[in-house]
Amino acid sequence: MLELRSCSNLVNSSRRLVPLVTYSGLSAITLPKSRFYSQPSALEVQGTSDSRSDNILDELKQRGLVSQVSQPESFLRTKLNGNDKIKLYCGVDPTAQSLHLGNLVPLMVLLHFYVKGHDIVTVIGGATGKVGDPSGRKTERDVMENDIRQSNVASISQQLQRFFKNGLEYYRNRCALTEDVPSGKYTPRNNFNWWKDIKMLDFLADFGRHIRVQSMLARDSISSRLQTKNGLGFNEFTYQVLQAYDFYHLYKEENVTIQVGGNDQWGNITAGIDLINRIQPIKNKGLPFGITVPLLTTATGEKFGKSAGNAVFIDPSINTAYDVYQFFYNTLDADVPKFLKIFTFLNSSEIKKIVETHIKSPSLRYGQTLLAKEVTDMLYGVGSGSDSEALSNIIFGRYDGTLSAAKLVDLCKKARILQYADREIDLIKLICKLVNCSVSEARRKLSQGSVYLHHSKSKVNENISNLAPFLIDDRVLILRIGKQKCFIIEMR
Ligand SMILES: Nc1ncnc2c1ncn2[C@@H]1O[C@H](COP(=O)(O)OP(=O)(O)OP(=O)(O)O)[C@@H](O)[C@H]1O
Ligand SMILES: N[C@@H](Cc1ccc(O)cc1)C(=O)O
Repeated sequence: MLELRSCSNLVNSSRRLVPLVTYSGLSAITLPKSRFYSQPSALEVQGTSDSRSDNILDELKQRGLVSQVSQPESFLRTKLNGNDKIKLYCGVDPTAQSLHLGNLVPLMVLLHFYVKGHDIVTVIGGATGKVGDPSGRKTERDVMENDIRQSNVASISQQLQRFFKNGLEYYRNRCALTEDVPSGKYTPRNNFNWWKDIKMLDFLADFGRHIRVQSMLARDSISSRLQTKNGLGFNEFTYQVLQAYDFYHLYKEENVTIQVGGNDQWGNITAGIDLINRIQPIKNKGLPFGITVPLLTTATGEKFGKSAGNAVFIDPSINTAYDVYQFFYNTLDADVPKFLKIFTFLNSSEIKKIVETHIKSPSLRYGQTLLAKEVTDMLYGVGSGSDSEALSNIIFGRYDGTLSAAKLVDLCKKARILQYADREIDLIKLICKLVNCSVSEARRKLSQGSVYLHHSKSKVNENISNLAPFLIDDRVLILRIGKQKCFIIEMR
């Protein structure tokens, strides 16, 4: 069954089971009742460069993907304007089974560099995940069992790989006609691999004096927690040292010169820059830089992520392409231009045209449809966007009858919503089975006129023992109960 307003997926995040997708209440962008449209300003839609060879930093800024850049920015610009390949990294801690849409914001920055030929590194925090980043948190994290963390490391590593593979394919598909630039190299790393060999005494002797306690205490993540009753543990206090050393290590060993992260990572990123700058012998590699992205927040201003329990996870075993399509399809009108810039590779004139068409008739959801299709293609592979659109059209009653039963079965299987029933079943028994209700309840639904069959939405008021005339290609039945429920059933 596809309960249009309910939430079904759960994930184990730090040993808590939290709901993943509630189409009705997941965030500000999914509440149809409070939808409104504010016309985007000219600035909002100008943005993204058409030529793609323009300064990448400006393009990222125009897309709303830059919050802070470490100084001196003019040096960073010179570096980016040169012909040399640049190597950048972004880290993720394995605090859940899956990446979520908030994590994708800094990863989109990496993807922009990657498709333009720069090298990128991702760090999964096999070591840092044991300690717990206090950034942006009001309270200490729950302890995570080793085996859960290791399993999270494995699944997030796969998701990262998939993100860059699908992202590159999506970019090439979208831009193949206009340019043919080879991508950079993608290197996945796990910081446990260098931390496991570091001895505490050696670390303190070699690096201790380069890490200044005043600066550590001044960082927001620490100072804000010191003002709370419980303060924070030494583990959380030292977290910034671990991330600082990661940057130093990658700078020294792999020539990584830019770290990217969400704005809550500013303190940790600058801790790394400070450490590298204090260690003289490697300065010949050029200055290290940091770029942060704005945090994607809900309408109430909460960071969209695991800690707030409102994350939309992108692991296909948790959310299907159709789930993610549906999430973006429910974007608030006012967020459409913003999300098109952040989460797609559409250029400024394409976005401008989409928005202009959209505002003529917002209720048609033209902007949301394109946004949902693009993002789904990027995350789940080219083609999954149109497949999800086709399925959404069926479920929301816009099906024109052109899809074969075989294609319908395939789409519904991928979306994990296909139901099965015996061909001999009568309608009342089928309703009881699908909505888990009594015979009298099923009869009531029929007599109230809330049951519809077939894509032509034929209303039925009484039991039907032979459902064959309503089947598509003598195989698939579409059954609706009221406005909220739609079932697609393969009759066997
Ligand atoms: N809502 C968001 N908007 C932009 N960036 C985000 C968002 N959520 C996370 N990030 C960024 O993604 C990267 C990885 O974050 P992390 O793995 O800690 O996820 P998280 O959701 O922030 O986790 P937690 O809530 O447990 O702190 C960091 O750079 C972080 O700043
Ligand atoms: N501290 C980052 C994850 C991270 C881990 C290691 C790094 O080297 C960089 C970033 C976060 O919690 O979001």
